[in-house]
Amino acid sequence: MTNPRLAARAIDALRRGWPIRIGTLGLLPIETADPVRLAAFDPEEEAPVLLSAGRAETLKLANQLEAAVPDAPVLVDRAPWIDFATATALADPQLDLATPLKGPFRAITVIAPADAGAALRLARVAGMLPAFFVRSGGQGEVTLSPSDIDAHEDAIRLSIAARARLPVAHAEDAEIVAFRTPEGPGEHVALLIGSPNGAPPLVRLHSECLTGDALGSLKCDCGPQLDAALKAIAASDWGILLYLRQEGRGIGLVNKLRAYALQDQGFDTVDANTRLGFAIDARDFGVAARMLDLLGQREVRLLTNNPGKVQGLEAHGIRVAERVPHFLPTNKHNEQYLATKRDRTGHQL
Ligand SMILES: Nc1nc2c(ncn2[C@@H]2O[C@H](COP(=O)(O)OP(=O)(O)OP(=O)(O)O)[C@@H](O)[C@H]2O)c(=O)[nH]1
Ligand SMILES: [Zn+2]
Repeated sequence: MTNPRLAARAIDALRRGWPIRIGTLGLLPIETADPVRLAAFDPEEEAPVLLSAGRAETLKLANQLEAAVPDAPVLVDRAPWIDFATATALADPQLDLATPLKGPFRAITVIAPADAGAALRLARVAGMLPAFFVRSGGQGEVTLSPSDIDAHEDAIRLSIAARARLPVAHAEDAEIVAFRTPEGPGEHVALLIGSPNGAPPLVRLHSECLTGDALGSLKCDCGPQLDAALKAIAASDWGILLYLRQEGRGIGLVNKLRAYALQDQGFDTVDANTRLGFAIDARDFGVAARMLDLLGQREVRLLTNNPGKVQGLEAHGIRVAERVPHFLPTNKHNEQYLATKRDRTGHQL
């Protein structure tokens, strides 16, 4: 029996810096714990450090083990000089320039790799750095299994929570619909513009970008894209803008800002995500498909340059009758970002 509630409780524990237990592994999250909690969790000072493959690669640890599997979790032996501060530096690549890591660090065989991989997945879902102290048989606030985490991720129990008229600058007759899921705190929103006319609506999937949407960031194209999408939908007969709470391509605001800090050091948007231990794009477009479904729309014209969004919707049963390009002029701050999307993530720009 799997229980998605356990994953929800484990995410809460991780964000509070409490240890959890997955299968046979006790796990203390490095980002939110502190030296006192580490001493309570691991009085013998023996617990090794669990890292993502992306992070281990930067630390030149990924190839130390024979038959290293790409994306497999990596365990770092607990040498005597690995105190809490060193473990934090191991976990967080932002500190690499300020605190060059001395080492030597040694990768050891991962105990219970399936449980270890599940721990890294859960940290990512919690919007945290994927890094833990690990003890075999350790205690935790919550005990769960990898399949509880999968069940939590699979359950898109989305429902419409509220709807109201919302006049906006580009369309005075718009209607807003809010959606909720018990699985996540993010409340997704749809803005419906114009009246259904039997043809597929012009649809834009907009992923939340606090910096671009609210603060006018020039590092990306989100703000102008949002505005232009609303304008284009208002100019078409009818359409829908989905505002998805998938900040930072699904890694969360704090991790996106960590990626920005790495970009300040010269890494591009793809490498920054990978170095932090995240997927290049962690979004699940099944949520968007389910929202369209609840709005009674199974076929759309999609405003996007990203073929991944087309595939993401189609994989979840929404037909994309047409892809409508959505390109905005660049500025000197986002030129490189957009070039990276074109060259490395298959965007059709
Ligand atoms: N992780 C990360 N997320 C970023 C970065 N820059 C922007 N984002 C996020 O990327 C998302 C915006 O992507 P979209 O506008 O949907 O762009 P897209 O997937 O390239 O597709 P289209 O614009 O539809 O062509 C938002 O959630 C932003 O917060 C970055 O450097 N790193
Ligand atoms: Zn943005």
